[in-house]
Amino acid sequence: MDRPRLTTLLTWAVVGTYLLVALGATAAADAGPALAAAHHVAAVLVGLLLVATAVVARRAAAARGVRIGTAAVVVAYPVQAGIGLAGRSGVRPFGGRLHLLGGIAVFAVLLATLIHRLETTAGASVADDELIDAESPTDRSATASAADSAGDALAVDSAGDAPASDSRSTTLGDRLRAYLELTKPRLMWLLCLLALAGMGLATATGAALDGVTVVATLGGGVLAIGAAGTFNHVYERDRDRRMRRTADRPVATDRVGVRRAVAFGVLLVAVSMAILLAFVNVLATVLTALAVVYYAYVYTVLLKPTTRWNTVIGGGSGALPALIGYAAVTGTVGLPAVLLAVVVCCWTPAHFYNLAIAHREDYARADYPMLPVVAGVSTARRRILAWLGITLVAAALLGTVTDLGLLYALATTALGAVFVRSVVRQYDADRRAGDVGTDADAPAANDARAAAYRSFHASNAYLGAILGAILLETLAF
Ligand code: HEM
Ligand SMILES: CC(C)=CCC/C(C)=C/CC/C(C)=C/COP(=O)(O)OP(=O)(O)O
Repeated sequence: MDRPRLTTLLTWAVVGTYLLVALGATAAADAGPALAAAHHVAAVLVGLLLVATAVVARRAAAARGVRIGTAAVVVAYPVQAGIGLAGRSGVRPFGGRLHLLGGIAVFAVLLATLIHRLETTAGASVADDELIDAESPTDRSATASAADSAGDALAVDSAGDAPASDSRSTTLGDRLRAYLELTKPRLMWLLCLLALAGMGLATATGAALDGVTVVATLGGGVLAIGAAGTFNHVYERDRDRRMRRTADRPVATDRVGVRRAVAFGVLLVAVSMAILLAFVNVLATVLTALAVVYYAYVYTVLLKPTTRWNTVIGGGSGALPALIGYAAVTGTVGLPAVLLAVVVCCWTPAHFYNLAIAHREDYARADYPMLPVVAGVSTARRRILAWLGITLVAAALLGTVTDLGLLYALATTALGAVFVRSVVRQYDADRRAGDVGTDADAPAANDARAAAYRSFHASNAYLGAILGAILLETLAF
């Protein structure tokens, strides 16, 4: 089923409006004539796109909310443009922020209209009917039947133990690989890039960035992430055994014993703290220790098994590297670092909910109250776009408190567009599948899962791109 033309128009209207917000927040304010002209040309083009979208919505007799949303922005747009033009001639109410806030409001209305459009054309997911309420005590038979109905290959016996297998690693290489796997190396590149971006933002204070600080902060950070990941593996080993995605993990399969894993994690923390204290500073060390506790205990033990808000609140653990990097350079925590951390906190649900959709049966089997399990796939999909919209606004606002300019504005807009489009295409896949997020091997379910994974990777590409742009703008230009 082709995506309706109106949905495509709405998607580009969201992207075009966000481009204006991002340009306005980072460059248009004190832009030279060329950039100001670019902002105005873009404003005219986006205005025409909004009119076209409203006309198509009306002619297509789209849902009432879509017609109202598209008409509202057409009415508000000339007012928004007028405020902008007044600003160019020196009339700048609210310190010139009114124009930025107006742009954000138009973007928010368009995004809400897009979500409404997708929801009214995608329809509720069939899978929503089989809600598994994992927030209340779920009896094992219910989740086991969820596993069976998903045609799950992974049979768990009544004690929940993994299938018997001689999984103890034999060679030294196997054992080293098992310990490396405990540290969750695949997460590291983005978390280190986040810490580097925090360092880059810190240089705006005039503080110098030296090689020892960079190497020691990243080295200590990598060890700390490894420790936190190890403790997470240890605590989650029983549930990991019940999930296809994690059943083969080192502690879950006894390739690494619990005691050895704990000792390994403690060693990593100790060396991390020693490096940070010796070569960086106390604040960076304390923040790193906090991040370990936040992930390994607050998220892993307190939040993840108990509440649907685990990802939203737990996201703070992954945002802390922004503060750590900034503190490593300045010995303080500045507003730019806090705002960057807010961007990552908002980004995390948009990052993870796709994975949770793709593996919802897995999470139900492990009694994790992930959002798609307890509230349904449709709710999770809506929240992905909503959290993505909030992330994009927060990313634009970061431009108002820093010297970030055109490269950053284009990065957040271009990769933001890729991310938004991946979620829209996920709706298409869900509509074709007529069901979403199951672990069953039906081809249509596989397509929906593949679409969810594409959106998941788009989330990493988005964050990687804006962090890279921050680094280039703060350190290279
Ligand atoms: C509560 C917060 C978060 C949750 C629940 C979450 C969840 C996940 C999960 C389940 C995976 C797949 C891991 C695997 O199967 O090996 C993953 C992968 C990943 N996460 Fe997150 N994540 C969170 C925060 C973050 C943060 C803050 C970052 C970086 C700033 C991040 C970066 C990544 C990266 C780079 C990958 C690897 C993607 C790949 O395999 O290519 N995550 N995340
Ligand atoms: C400096 C420092 C220590 C920072 C900590 C940053 C950090 C490791 C964040 C983790 C992000 C996260 C919650 C990953 C998923 O865990 P999960 O248990 O949901 O994933 P899983 O299901 O694959 O185990």
